[in-house]
Formats: sequence, structure tokens, C-alpha cells
Amino acid sequence: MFPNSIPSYHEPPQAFIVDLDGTLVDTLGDFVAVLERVLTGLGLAAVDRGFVELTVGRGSEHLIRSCLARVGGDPALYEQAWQQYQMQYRVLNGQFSEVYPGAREGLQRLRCLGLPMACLTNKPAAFARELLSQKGLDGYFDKVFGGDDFERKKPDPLPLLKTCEALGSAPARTWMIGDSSNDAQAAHAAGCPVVLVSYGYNHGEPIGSVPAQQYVDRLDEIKLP
Ligand SMILES: O=C(O)COP(=O)(O)O
Ligand SMILES: [Mg+2]
Repeated sequence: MFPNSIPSYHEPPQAFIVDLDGTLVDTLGDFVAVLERVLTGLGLAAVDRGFVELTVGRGSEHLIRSCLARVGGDPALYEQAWQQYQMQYRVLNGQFSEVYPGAREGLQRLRCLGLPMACLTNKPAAFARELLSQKGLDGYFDKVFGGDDFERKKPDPLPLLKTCEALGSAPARTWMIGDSSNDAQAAHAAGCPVVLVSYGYNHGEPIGSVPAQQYVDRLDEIKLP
């Protein structure tokens, strides 16, 4: 899953790719509120916050299927649940979410370097763009890509390689900044250096168990070469 050793990254970065959920914005409250409405609307029990926290990060399809299974819902309800999820998320997006301390300041610091920056999330692109603009974070990014923009999502390297292409940067000099093993796995496979934050959603696993070039408690603490 992960390489045995992590190459060092002495060359200065050419670009930055930043994850959204769990890295820039604490969106757990949005997911919990949307899923509660979807599941109870289908006559099912709601899922607990802890389960949602362990499950987010692999895109909405994975989240919906996992939650249906968790509450014993018929997998045939998936299509209906997906439709409802889209509808509810559009309405509730950002209402139960907060920008992490240091995230705005961190983006500002990176932006001052004058390098291209992209936000790359597994969240559907329309919801990602809306959330970034609601929270006043959209101005930091040259590109925003979501889980529905490419054929495959993180942890597959494809979205990172495509994002590097769009930014015009070499993967080996494009830093991926994220909160989970999905970001790290995708980055390692794409050949990008990885910075991981300690506060996000890593499926209940300690972030230190995920290989990375750097770990930070706040985005404004990223060390630059
Ligand atoms: O699964 C999600 O929707 C969240 O994804 P992200 O951590 O890539 O932003
Ligand atoms: Mg994340």
C-alpha cells in the first residue's frame, strides 16, 4: 500500500495541491446532518457521528453505501439515497462546518510564494466550489477539482497526476497536503511529496502510521525548504 521508504524532498516546490475535508474545513457536521435527513427520510435509523468520521474521505458513493449497510438498509435503496443526498447536501453544505485554525493563514503563506495551487477533494466538485466560496477560501486556488472530475478518485494517483498537468508542475515537485491515507497513497503513487495534518479524518488510524515527508498540527506550520 505504501512505499518502504519516503524519498526526501530537497528541491523547492513548484506547486501545491490541498485536500478539502479534514484538511481545510471540518465538514463532519455537514455529513452527519445530511446523512441523518437521508436515512430517516428512507425510514432507516441515523448513523452515529463516530461512524461517519471513520468513513468519510473516499467520496460520497462510498459514504452512502457504507451508511446504508451500517443501518441495515437494502442496498437497492442506493439510487434513492444518492438522489436525496445530493438534494440535502446542496441545501446544508457549509452550515455545520468550520475552517480549521491556521488553515486560512497557511493558505495565505503558501499563496505568498506565488506558486500555482489547486484544491483536490473526493467531494463532488460543485459542493467543493460552493463550500470554498462560502468560507472565503476560493481565492487561494487556481484550480478546484472534485471526486467527479476524473475517472477515479484518491487513493488512485490519477487525480493528482491530472491536477499536476493542469497546474503545469512536475509531480516530484508538487506537494500534496492532506489529512488521510487516501491523500498519502495517491501522492506516493503519483510521486508527489506529502504533508499530513494531524487533526483530520484518517479512518480512526493515527496519522503517524501513514508515511509522509512532513506532519503538522496546523497548516500555517508547514516547513518550506
Ligand atoms: O470523501 C469526501 O467527500 C471527502 O473527501 P476529501 O477528504 O478528499 O476532501
Ligand atoms: Mg480529507
